[in-house]
Amino acid sequence: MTDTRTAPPQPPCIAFIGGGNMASALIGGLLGRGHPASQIEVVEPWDSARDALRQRFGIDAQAHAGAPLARAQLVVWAVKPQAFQDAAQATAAQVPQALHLSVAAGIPTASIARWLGSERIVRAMPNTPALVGKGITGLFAARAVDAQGRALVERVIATTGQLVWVDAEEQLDAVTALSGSGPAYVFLFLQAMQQAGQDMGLSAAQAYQLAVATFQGAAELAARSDEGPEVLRQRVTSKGGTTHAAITHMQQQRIPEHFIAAMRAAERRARELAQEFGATP
Ligand SMILES: NC(=O)C1=CN([C@@H]2O[C@H](COP(=O)(O)OP(=O)(O)OC[C@H]3O[C@@H](n4cnc5c(N)ncnc54)[C@H](O)[C@@H]3O)[C@@H](O)[C@H]2O)C=CC1
Ligand SMILES: O=C(O)[C@@H]1CCC=N1
Repeated sequence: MTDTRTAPPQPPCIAFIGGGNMASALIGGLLGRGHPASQIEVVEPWDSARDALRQRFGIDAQAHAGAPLARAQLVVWAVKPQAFQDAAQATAAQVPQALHLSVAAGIPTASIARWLGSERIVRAMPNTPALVGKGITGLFAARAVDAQGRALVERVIATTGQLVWVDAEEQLDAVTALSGSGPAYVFLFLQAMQQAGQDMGLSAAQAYQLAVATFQGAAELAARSDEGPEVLRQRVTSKGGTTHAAITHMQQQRIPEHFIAAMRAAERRARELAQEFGATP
């Protein structure tokens, strides 16, 4: 009797250029969803970073871009913006057929296309909660990317949390200022809340646990609620009570306005990065 069964299709080979934080978050997510380590290639020049990838994921990263990259269907660019152009020039010849996914802040698709000689580019702005599968990523696809290409990107990014497509590339600067940098704003608030808790007589550990759980709980409540943040805030705020005292102080100090201005500074910086590291030929 002949065996008519066909082997299941091999998952695509995904190459990572840069094996640091963001690459690790994505690799961890992929492996966690059953993507075989044999279908992942990594180029990472730092010995210590390569050792970390071997210990954590059992992946042998290469120090330089070489022939093994030719089998990659998707290349994930996870280098710092200032390293992108050099990395692209060292790699482009090995990956002429691949779809490209860049997580680098600020670097426009036009620059990436120039450096790689390909228009098949998706830009992503993830955030560090991707490390624990709770990230959110903004995505923008250049015109040359078809539905199949988008689906492949979604499959990779979904291993790290939620995703949102934007229609205009400039909107990625807003995503960067909001959710890309956003975890740092939350950590700043956590520090301030912990400090205040200690000043009021709690231990550092107690204050930190209370602050972290408050962020987690409030975010979960907002995510599950049909009400907007204004109503949720009013529900905490008794007339003449403690929350009212705190919120009044924040409003008098114009903290919401300052916070918005800070985020606009992040957006401006994303645009500057494009000028500084993306504009060169
Ligand atoms: N950390 C964050 O919160 C976020 C970072 N990003 C973006 O992700 C990108 C990577 O950031 P991280 O992973 O945090 O940085 P990282 O510093 O942890 O990783 C970058 C890695 O690239 C390697 N590298 C440098 N030159 C290279 C080259 N020529 N070829 C191959 N690899 C090279 C470095 O050795 C390093 O291990 C950046 O462009 C950043 O803008 C995006 C969203 C959030
Ligand atoms: O600070 C940065 O430039 C990167 C982009 C978003 C988070 N980290």
